[in-house]
Amino acid sequence: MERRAQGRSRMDVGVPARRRREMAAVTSGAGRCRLSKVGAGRRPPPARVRVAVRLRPFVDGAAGENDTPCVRGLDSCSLEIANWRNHQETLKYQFDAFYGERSSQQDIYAGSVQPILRHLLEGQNASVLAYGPTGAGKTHTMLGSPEQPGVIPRALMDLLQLTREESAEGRPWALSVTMSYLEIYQEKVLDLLEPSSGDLVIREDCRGNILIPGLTQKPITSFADFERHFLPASRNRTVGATRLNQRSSRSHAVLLVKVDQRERLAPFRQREGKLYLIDLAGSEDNRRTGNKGLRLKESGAINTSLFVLGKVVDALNQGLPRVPYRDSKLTRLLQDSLGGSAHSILIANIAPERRFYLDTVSALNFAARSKEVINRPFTNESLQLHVLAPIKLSKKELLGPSEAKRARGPEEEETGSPEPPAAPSSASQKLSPLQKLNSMDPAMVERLLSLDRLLGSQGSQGTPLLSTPRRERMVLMKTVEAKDLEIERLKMKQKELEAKVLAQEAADPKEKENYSPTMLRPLARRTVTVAKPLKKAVVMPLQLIQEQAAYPNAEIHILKKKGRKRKLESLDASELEEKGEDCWELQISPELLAHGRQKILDLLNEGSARDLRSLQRIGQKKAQLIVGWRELHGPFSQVEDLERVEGISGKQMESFLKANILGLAAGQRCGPS
Ligand SMILES: Nc1ncnc2c1ncn2[C@@H]1O[C@H](COP(=O)(O)OP(=O)(O)OP(=O)(O)O)[C@@H](O)[C@H]1O
Repeated sequence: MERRAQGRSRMDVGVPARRRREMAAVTSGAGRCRLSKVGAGRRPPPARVRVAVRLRPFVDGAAGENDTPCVRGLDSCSLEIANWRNHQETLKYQFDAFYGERSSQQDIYAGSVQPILRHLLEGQNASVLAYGPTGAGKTHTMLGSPEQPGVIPRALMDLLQLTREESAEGRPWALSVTMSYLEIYQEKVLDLLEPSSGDLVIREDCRGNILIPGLTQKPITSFADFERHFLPASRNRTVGATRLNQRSSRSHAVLLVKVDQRERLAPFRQREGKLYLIDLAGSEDNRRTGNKGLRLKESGAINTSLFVLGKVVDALNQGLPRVPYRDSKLTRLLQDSLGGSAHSILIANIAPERRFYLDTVSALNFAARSKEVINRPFTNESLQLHVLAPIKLSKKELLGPSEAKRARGPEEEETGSPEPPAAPSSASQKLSPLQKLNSMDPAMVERLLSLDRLLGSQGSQGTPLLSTPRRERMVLMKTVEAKDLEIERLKMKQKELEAKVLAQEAADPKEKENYSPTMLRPLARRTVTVAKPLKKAVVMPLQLIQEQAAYPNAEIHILKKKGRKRKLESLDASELEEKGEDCWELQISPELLAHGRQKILDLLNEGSARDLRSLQRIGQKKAQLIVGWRELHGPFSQVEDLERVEGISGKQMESFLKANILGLAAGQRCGPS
């Protein structure tokens, strides 16, 4: 009894016994865990990530005749963009909020950011992410200028004011605010307040809170305090960007503001609310770089983290059981602030200029994926004919403005284009005509097509992506269906080939050595009889030996050969030079190889980054590159496609194949049935 009383902490005083038991249960086995989330043991329902889109104005002077916008707002939640495939339609999107080119910094802040700040004082987390191509206005939205301060200064001012009020004398809680500032560059977490710290690790405590041990935290009590730390750190980042060329647009800048609350009286509870304010890396870098070496690696990292971010948001909004937070540093960092009980807003920044068209479509699709999608068939709302033209039509075939005018009804002639009934201030201006897209660069068309393919492949997973017109969606679905059929056909063909191999082997076992079916081309080059020195065996001989012992009838034969290794035509020169050692001879049936390949292919196409890491020669980075590539290009059709992944060479692909194929084949063929 006495011991128990001694064991009671200061926090237990005055707490009813039942409550104490609950607290003990929560903290048992993890003494360092805080009590602030007592009662949060139940998994909170996933919160929907809210998505706002902000269209910036033309920035280099007034829009001239050749500078009509590609995109325009319809009302406070929706917008439309010229459809490059069909000049009679526009693509319409609906979001939680749409801010047109005349919207002010205050509109965005008051409409989408300010409402979530109060949750920080309730001990909840929040995040604001600015997404979009370089030059579309992310930094303007987040930082702004002294004349037009953006989300960050406004949020900081309000938050500091709120905490001062809440922690005034006589109020039940004492509040304190700290700030940290970091960037994620090439999957490295770098402290901008203490740049010499190097790559920091992200950890999760026993309650699911995400921590970065070693990250500088500066206490701030006033806005002047904040500026004192933030401004030099921002300059620090900019200097880095100049020196390293494009670095700033290739890193995610993350400002973390923590609000700590301590109850002044019993039961002396504590709360912590975290706010992430993030200026993401420019999304257009993904496919336009054409870079090599370091730049290629950077691009891969940005690709991966933005795709993972999209997937995380997607999973949260669809209520999927698995949210792939761990697949990138950015999402790992945001794990406790994106989804769960957190409040998150993604602000997709877009630009009106034609040269941004592709990036705008891409950003809108990303944003559309990031919200509950409203698939509203688009009927009777075609764009005036002169606005868009099919890419292949000659100028002669295009309708001129006068015909287009005639094609519009008399009502529209008056106003220029249909105006929504309840347009808010941000979109209340008359709708301007949209940009003609009649002479598009073939490279852009190619990229748009690949974007479509990407949408098609994602659509096949049951994720409706954007509120495209019905016809557009049907085309996408048909593409997906055709792809599925093609995959089925290939699978059947592969089975037929495998059966043929087996039949051939049964008929004439000698034939086996010479058989080299097309499906197995890369490995067949090495023939079915592969000699390897024991030390260099990359096919996990131990595993195979064990499996062989357990399943003597399995089709893997491991024979220890005495004497010097004989020369094999089919081996690499380096391997040919291996001499003077006892070696293992592995005799593997083509059927097994085919099975191994299929298993690898399945993993490549369906495995998460974590699954992929379970493969030999695949670490965190390669796993993410593979996932990113798959997202971008759709499923791998053969394992050799790995070579096409940025950062994986042909040699690495071959070594990966060698290292995994037999292990996987053996796992499948020799495992207990
Ligand atoms: N809503 C806006 N109103 C007026 N000017 C804007 C607006 N949005 C952006 N701009 C201007 O457009 C230019 C590009 O914007 P900004 O630098 O914010 O783009 P960004 O997306 O952050 O680009 P990066 O990825 O390169 O940092 C700047 O000159 C900025 O002042």
